[in-house]
Amino acid sequence: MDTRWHVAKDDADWLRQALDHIRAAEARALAGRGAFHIVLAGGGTPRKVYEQLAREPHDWARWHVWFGDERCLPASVPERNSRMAFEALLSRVPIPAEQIHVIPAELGARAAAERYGQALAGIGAFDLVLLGLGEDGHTASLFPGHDWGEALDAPPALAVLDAPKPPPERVSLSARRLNCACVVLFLVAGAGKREAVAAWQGGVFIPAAAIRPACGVDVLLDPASVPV
Ligand SMILES: O=C1O[C@H](COP(=O)(O)O)[C@@H](O)[C@H](O)[C@H]1O
Repeated sequence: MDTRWHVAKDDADWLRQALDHIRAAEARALAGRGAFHIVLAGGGTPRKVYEQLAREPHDWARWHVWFGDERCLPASVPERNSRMAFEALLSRVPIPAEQIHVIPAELGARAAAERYGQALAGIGAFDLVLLGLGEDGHTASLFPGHDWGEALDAPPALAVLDAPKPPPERVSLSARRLNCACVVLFLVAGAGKREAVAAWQGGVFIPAAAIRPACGVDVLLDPASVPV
């Protein structure tokens, strides 16, 4: 499995490279299956990517949006990953509402994970999975020392009850389900990510390293996140 590292020369280049990957994955998917199934990352890093996407013409009617993870908080709370995605992108573009699949995390982690797993039945490989990288090496809500759901029989979505980063209750796609993808792109920015990047590049089995689809992964680093 290839891990392809891309180092942007500045913020503008990071954004340009992120968008180039997304446009390419979209074009491939629309030419192939006629639909684009994208998994969105949460956290703060992807916000500017989503905002820029919303300014561009895309074939929105053929987008199907999924989430890599969600924090178990009321739907209106700013810390919800879906709330950020709506503010930056989803409320600004005409993706049909029934094609936006929010994790119903307000139901609690167990019920929401169960329900999201059912929603994913029959979807097949994602065309593009966007992921972030936490300072501790977590990705989606797969945290160090937890079960990342890599086993062949792991459920598509995991209930996380004791995340070290608030809130403790979360839902995450499992590594097995995230690995079922045509393209996986990690969006990494900020000096706070340097240690995690160094660990990953040094062969430490951090959660991000458990995402190893057959297509390999692309990791986009801004200059600040590159280990010195
Ligand atoms: O808690 C989370 O953290 C990671 C990283 O977020 P960032 O703010 O450092 O970009 C994110 O990828 C994940 O979706 C989120 O739930």
